[in-house]
Amino acid sequence: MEEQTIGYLGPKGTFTKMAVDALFDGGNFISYESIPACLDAVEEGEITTGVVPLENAIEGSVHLTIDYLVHYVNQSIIAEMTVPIKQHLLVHSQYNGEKIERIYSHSQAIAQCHQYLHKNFPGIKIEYTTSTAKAAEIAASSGPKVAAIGNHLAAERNQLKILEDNIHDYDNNHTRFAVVQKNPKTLKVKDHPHKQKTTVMITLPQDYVGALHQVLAAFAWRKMNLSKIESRPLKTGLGNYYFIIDVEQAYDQIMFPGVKAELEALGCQMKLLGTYPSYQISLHTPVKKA
Ligand SMILES: O=C(O)C(=O)C[C@]1(C(=O)O)C=C[C@@H](O)C=C1
Repeated sequence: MEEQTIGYLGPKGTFTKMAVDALFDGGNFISYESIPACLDAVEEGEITTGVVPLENAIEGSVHLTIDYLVHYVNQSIIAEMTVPIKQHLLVHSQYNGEKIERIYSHSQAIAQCHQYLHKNFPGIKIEYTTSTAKAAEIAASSGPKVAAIGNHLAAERNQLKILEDNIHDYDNNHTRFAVVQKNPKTLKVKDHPHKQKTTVMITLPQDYVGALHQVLAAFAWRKMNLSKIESRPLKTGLGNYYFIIDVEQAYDQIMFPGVKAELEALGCQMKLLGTYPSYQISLHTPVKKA
């Protein structure tokens, strides 16, 4: 088997890289500075595989990923992994009780710690970065009055201290990551899948009474369990949406074509975004507080 080349939302020290290290059994890993840059690299054949965040238990979908997969590239989700997320407040190694004036992090991480920030740093200046690891790099080069929100790996890589650990607002914080490819190839992974899933995108012809009900009924009477449904703007005008539906089973030749035909008879379109194994990763995250 040729060596797998895996692109991920970097730099090293992101949660995405932690997820990649936990799942893949070797390979050539390439860091990208943003989700679109990683997905573009897959599209252009620079790498075979991309790994990007898809959904968080506290903040919900990573819309940039979903919209990019739907509107800008033609790729399939070929695996997903769910990873525990522990956010820490990271400060400079020289920190000695100074008043923190600015906090950097990725928008998903800031949102996961919203209450914590509101209570402990009311009115603080928040700066958004392309990743939590990028925020850690900035904190390391900025001095003791600047903090970052990120993980223990980013702290270690940038010689930051963990001033406060587990600052996310709710326990059981997890993020789902999508593994995507343009031309599906086998992956070399360390783990066994927990279950199989399928993701489809559905568009309705126009807004009419009971349209969504009819779509859901096509799955329900076939006893196909859905684990997620989300509407996103089609970007063609207010009130126009598409739906992303996750089904808790692998694609099969009977049920899914049946659903598709039923939906098409109603004037809807169904597009397969991927049918894939779902991995649940448990990361060992040792925390050394300052
Ligand atoms: O910034 C990172 O470390 C990422 O890997 C991105 C990301 C995300 O976009 O959801 C991944 C996991 C966490 O939910 C926070 C940030």
